[in-house]
Amino acid sequence: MTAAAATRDTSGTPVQHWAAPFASRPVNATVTVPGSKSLTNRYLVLAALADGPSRLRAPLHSRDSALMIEALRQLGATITEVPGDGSFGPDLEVVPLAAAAAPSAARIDCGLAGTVMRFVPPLAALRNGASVFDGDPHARKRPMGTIIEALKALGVAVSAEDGTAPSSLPFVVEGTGAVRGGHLVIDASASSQFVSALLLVGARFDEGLHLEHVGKPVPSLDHINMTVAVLRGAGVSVDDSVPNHWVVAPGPIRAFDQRIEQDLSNAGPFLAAALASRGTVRIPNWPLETQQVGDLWRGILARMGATVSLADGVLTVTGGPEIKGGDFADTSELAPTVAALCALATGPSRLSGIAHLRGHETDRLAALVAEINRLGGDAEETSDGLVIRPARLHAGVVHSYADHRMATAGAILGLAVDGVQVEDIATTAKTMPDFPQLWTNMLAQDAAGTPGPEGRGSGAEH
Ligand SMILES: O=C(O)C1=C[C@@H](OP(=O)(O)O)[C@@H](O)[C@H](O)C1
Ligand SMILES: C=C(OP(=O)(O)O)C(=O)O
Repeated sequence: MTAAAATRDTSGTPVQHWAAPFASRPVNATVTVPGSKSLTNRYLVLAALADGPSRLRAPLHSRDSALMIEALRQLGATITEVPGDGSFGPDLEVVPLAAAAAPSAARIDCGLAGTVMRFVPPLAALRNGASVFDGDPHARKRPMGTIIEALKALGVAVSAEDGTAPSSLPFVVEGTGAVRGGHLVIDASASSQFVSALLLVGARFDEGLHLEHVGKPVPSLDHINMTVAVLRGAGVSVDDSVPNHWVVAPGPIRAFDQRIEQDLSNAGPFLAAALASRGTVRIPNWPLETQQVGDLWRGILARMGATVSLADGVLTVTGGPEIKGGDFADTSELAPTVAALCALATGPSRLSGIAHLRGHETDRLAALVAEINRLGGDAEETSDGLVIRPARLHAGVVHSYADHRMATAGAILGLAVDGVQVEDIATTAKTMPDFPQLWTNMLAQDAAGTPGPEGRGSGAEH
């Protein structure tokens, strides 16, 4: 990692900056990224509830997956690393949690992982005993009320350690070993993870679960479809034929041996590098059928002016002479990467359907506006997204707010704008600990040495 100057955070601790590499010529690289966070953490939860030992092949190894592994161990699952053939670390063997669980209180560190703070509390309800949940300082600000109220409606006691009624982390779940289940109405408009969390355990409720959403639209529907698909793959019957209703039949969750797809959302910054440098990036093993939201890159990047092809399992993206702006709806966790490209575009862009990003690792709408404008850009918040207009960008520090996707957005801007530094690049370890090395390797692959276009550094010039 290339270190640059440091600033201090609010507590006075020095924070190292990473000098984002500038692409002095078009990138020409083949990149493979680690396993999907969303798939790894779903399969870990299912394995912990399954009817026998399971194996995850080529899973993600990152802060979010490590937090999930430790949480499930706390609840009584046995998870062992075993040699595998993935390039990013060992496979995982999971022996499910025993019904008569550990007598002592489990302490669950959620870090800043939405999948841990939302998926694990319903599982703790199936354990006998108390489980104490907490996380990073910002985790206490992320929406949790829906899960807490859902558990209470299911008859599970949830309290704060001081006895008051919590609406966010920290809190204690008092499991009794069984949950009756049945019809449950929630408002999941703040996060699709509320739906996924309850569906993942629903088959283990005595009567299964009929989950109904009432309220503004549920965001990130692709992630719910992913949950339904992994459940069905494990033999669970899920009826999602009526919008906003999901019916999970009670029954066993079948143990499995599952290869984890690479993380297509995390492929995004690398594909974006093709557009930001007017080069080419190839991603092998792109799944032909997938529930990952990152599969949307193919359409999004084509609309931004790239040439996109998928042949023999290799996704190839070549940047055009300019990055085109446009209207991008419901981009979910892809939004920070899309926004970075929009800040380099020649035309205006509107991102909509992402109001709930205010409850992500940071308030991503505010953070993106602040950081794009800090580099001289022209971004503005709307009620449910962003408007980004072309502007000439200049060097500066991009703050990352402990948000992996803000850090990678800074890296994308740095490819096109000389002199960008990213604060706390290590925060990418949430889902991609190897990010700085993968990024450097991508740039080093440009062995052809094709001269780059003159005058990058201004979005208006793209
Ligand atoms: O279930 C999941 O794995 C996820 C669901 C989405 O959450 P939201 O619905 O809160 O956006 C997504 O943004 C997050 O990165 C991962
Ligand atoms: C929103 C995200 O993460 P989390 O799973 O913590 O919600 C994300 O990875 O973009």
